[in-house]
Parts: sequence; structure tokens; C-alpha cells
Amino acid sequence: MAEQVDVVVIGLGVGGEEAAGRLAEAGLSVVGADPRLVGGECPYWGCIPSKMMIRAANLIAETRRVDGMAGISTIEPDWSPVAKRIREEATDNWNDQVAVDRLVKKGVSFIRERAVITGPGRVQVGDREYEASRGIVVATGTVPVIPPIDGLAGTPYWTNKEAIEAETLPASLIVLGGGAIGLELTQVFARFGVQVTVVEGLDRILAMEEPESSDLARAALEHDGVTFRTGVHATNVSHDGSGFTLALDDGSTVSGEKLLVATGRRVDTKALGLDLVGIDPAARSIAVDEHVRAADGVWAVGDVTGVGAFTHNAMYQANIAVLDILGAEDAPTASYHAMPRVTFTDPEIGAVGLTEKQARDAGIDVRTGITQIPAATRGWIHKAGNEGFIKLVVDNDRGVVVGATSAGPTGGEVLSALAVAVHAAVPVHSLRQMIYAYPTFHRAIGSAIQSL
Ligand SMILES: Cc1cc2nc3c(=O)[nH]c(=O)nc-3n(C[C@H](O)[C@H](O)[C@H](O)COP(=O)(O)OP(=O)(O)OC[C@H]3O[C@@H](n4cnc5c(N)ncnc54)[C@H](O)[C@@H]3O)c2cc1C
Ligand SMILES: NC(=O)c1ccc[n+]([C@@H]2O[C@H](COP(=O)([O-])OP(=O)(O)OC[C@H]3O[C@@H](n4cnc5c(N)ncnc54)[C@H](O)[C@@H]3O)[C@@H](O)[C@H]2O)c1
Repeated sequence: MAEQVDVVVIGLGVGGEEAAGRLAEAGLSVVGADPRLVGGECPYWGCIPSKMMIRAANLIAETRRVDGMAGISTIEPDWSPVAKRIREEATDNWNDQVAVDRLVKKGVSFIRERAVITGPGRVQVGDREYEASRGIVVATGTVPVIPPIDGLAGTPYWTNKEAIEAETLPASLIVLGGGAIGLELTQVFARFGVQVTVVEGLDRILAMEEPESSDLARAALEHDGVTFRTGVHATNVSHDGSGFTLALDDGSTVSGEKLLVATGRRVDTKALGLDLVGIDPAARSIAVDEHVRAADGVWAVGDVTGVGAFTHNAMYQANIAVLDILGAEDAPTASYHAMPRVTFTDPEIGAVGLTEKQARDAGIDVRTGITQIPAATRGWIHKAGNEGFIKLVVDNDRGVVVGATSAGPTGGEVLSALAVAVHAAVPVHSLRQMIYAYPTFHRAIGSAIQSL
């Protein structure tokens, strides 16, 4: 006999935790199911521990910049305080009791089990079945893509999980995939003395961003001692007990003590019962409308929607789902035209909205402007580690910025002004008249506008 509840939330990562907690606080009876840790990827194997690692690696880099500017510095990098901080401060040694208690205090019935949809409004969680009168929220996130390369499956390769959990560092590391995960972790490990080789199948790293961003990231990481192999694919992987060898399709090989696979993420919804509610279980992601509805009585939020694999997107969509489920009069609708993203390399590479190519492909009459951070007063003052640029992509017909990149020291913070401009479609002539404080990094936005 199915138990009656208002809502079942499947998956309690960032998106599901937010949706379940808010719905319970609003007075609904909510069951939240997750076989793993409440909070999901971001606090335990993603954003938070990786940014702690980046903070430590950036301290090393800043210390190395002292020479010639503030004296002489020496530094002996040591991974142990980083591994300790990740255990003690970030993840409670991968224990989610605090998060579980917080969720239960909000009124959510938490079950540490995998959930499966068994029909419209019906969900099986472990050995219990629920009938959800108000709806089901699917927030099951993604899992790492493991490419079908000969030999790889049988080897002890790392994904982000093992990389974040590392207590000691290898002497050398091969990173397969030059996207956000690969590059952030590459720079961390390189700054701690690991010999890193990045193997990227496309002809440039960070390929979803502007070509200028790819060039900047590559130059910065090469400065950290990283070797890049772009435009090549691994055809075979072998592990001899002490290290990995990748055979590449140009006939060469790459060797390293460890191998990190960072070749993207995929949804894992095949066994979720989605077909029973009219959703294609084999699709690359769960398609959602502007209320993040996926089917009658089903909402989907976060990475599983394929809109943008970012914590801020999971939170954004969770809010939309919550207000729609509650029938709020002024429930917002989703708009992704100003999706911000920051790759937390040093220099940070922030971007919002469309790249120049995406804008041209969309048929927009594009004008671009670019300014270099070292040429801006603050960049010149900053000197060591000042590399970066601001690039604007303007829709000529509408006279608004539809995309922007802010790369450099605090590039992710400088992005905020550009995100407002794209989000609110602030006219370019208005941005041109603004006063930009002197001598800030964000004042370079004014120079980029002048260069249009
Ligand atoms: C190394 C790394 C660094 C990152 N850094 C950033 C960053 O700096 N900024 C940023 O915005 N994003 C970052 N991300 C991405 C961010 O972690 C994700 O976008 C975010 O976690 C997505 O949240 P989610 O709720 O959609 O899914 P997840 O956090 O993946 O949670 C999904 C949950 O669903 C559960 N689940 C799956 N199937 C079932 C089922 N059948 N029943 C019950 N539960 C199920 C899983 O166990 C999991 O706990 C990073 C990711 C990684 C890997
Ligand atoms: N700072 C952040 O916000 C942050 C940080 C980390 C991750 N994330 C999120 O996590 C998602 C996943 O990150 P990711 O870096 O794994 O994926 P990604 O899609 O960003 O990059 C994967 C890279 O691997 C390459 N690749 C794929 N198959 C390959 C193969 N067989 N050989 C060589 N290269 C191959 C791709 O061309 C691509 O460049 C990102 O899209 C991002 O949304 C965000």
C-alpha cells in the first residue's frame, strides 16, 4: 500500500536539497531520497573542496610572485594541510550528518536509498512506495563520462572523486580532458610540484569558451610547468602496477603515475522509470519548460536538465520548481540568456551569455570589443600575475551586450557587472556613460566598451 505524501524529491544534491527543504518549510509533506551524501557532488567532491585546493595552490603562486616585487620568498609546498582541511572543514571526512540534520529539521523525511519512479505520481524508495499528490522532483545530477578507450576500464584511474580525496600527490599525472574540472585540478597539482600532462581531444582547451580564454589558460598553465597535448585521442590505456601509459592516435605515448579522467559528465537516468511518466530515459538530459516541468506532475532541476552543470543553476531551477509546485502567484520563469560561469584557474576565467561564435551562429549582427588587463592601470600596478582581458559581444541591432568574458585576477568577481549588463540588457550607450572606479580591475569594462 503506497504512503500518501505531497512531494517526493529524488536526489539530494544541491538542487534536490534546496527544493526538498523549501517545500517542507512551506508546510508540504516531503520525502527526500538519496543513497549517497546529502548535498551531492558540490560540497563533497566538487566546488567546495576543489576551491579549497585552488586557494592553497594560489597562495603558492602568489608567494612565488614576491621576488622582484617585495623581497625574496622561498616556499616548500606541502599537500598535507590541504588534505587535512578538505577532511576536517569541507567534508567532515565525507560525513553528511550536519546536512541530514538540517534537512530533517526543516521537516523533510529523509531516506538514504535510491528512488525509482513506478508510475505517474508514484515512487519506490527502498522497500517503500509513495504516492506524491503534488509532484515528483528529479534532481539526480550527473556521473563522470568514462570514454570507451581500450584498456581504460580495468585500470585504477581517478575521477574527480579520487582527485579530491587524494592524501598524497603523485610525482606525475596525466589529465584526460581539458575542460573546467581538468584544468582547475591540473593547475592545483602542478603548483604542488606534480608533473602534469593534459591530453585534450579538441584542438584547444576550454573549448566551450572564447578562443582568447583557451590561449590565456594554456599560457598560464604552461607557466606552471604543465604540458599540453591537444587535438589527439588516446587509443589505448595500460597500467603496469606503478604507472599509466596512454597510446595516442598520432603514434606517440604519454606516461604518468596517475591518470585523471575529466572528459565531461553524463546523466544516469536509464533505470529511473522515466518512461512511465512519458520522459525519454535515453535522452542526453531531461528537457524542461520555463517552469522546469518535465512532464505532468514531474519537475527536474540541476545538472540532470542539461542546461548548465553549475551549482548556481541547480539552485536557480530549484527555486523555480518550488514556487511552481506551491502555486505561487508570481512564480518566476526560467531564462538562461545570462548564465554565468567561472573557471577558477589563475587567472580566473569568468564568462556570461553567448560567446562570439555562439552569437554569430545565432544570426546576430555581432560587434566585439576587447581590452587587455595588463594595459589597464590596475593591471599595470598589479604586475606579476596580471594576465587577462575583458571581451564584449554586442548585438548591434539591439545595442546590448549579449555575452562577455572577464579573465584575470578576480576575473570571476569582475564578471558580476557584466552579468548584470547581459541579464538586464543594459544598453551599451548607458554602459558607456557609467563611472567606473579608479583604479579597479572592473574599470577595464569601460575600456572594453570604448574599444567597441
Ligand atoms: C570537481 C568539480 C568542481 C566543480 N566546481 C564547481 C564550481 O566551482 N561552481 C559550480 O557552480 N559548479 C561546480 N561544479 C558542478 C556542481 O558540482 C554541480 O553542478 C552540482 O553539484 C549539481 O547539483 P545537482 O543537485 O544537480 O546534482 P548532484 O550534486 O550531482 O546531486 C545529485 C544527487 O542525486 C543522487 N541520485 C542519483 N540517482 C538517484 C536515485 N535514483 N535516487 C536517489 N538519489 C539519486 C546522487 O547520489 C547525488 O547525491 C563542480 C563539479 C565538479 C565535479
Ligand atoms: N568552476 C566551475 O563552475 C566548474 C568546475 C568544474 C566543473 N564544472 C562543471 O562540471 C562539468 C564537467 O566538467 P568536465 O571538465 O568534466 O567537462 P567539460 O565538458 O567541461 O570538459 C571535458 C573536456 O574533455 C574533452 N574530452 C572528451 N572526451 C575526450 C577524450 N576521449 N580524450 C580527450 N579529451 C576528451 C572534451 O573535448 C572537453 O574539452 C562542466 O561542464 C562544468 O559545468 C564547473
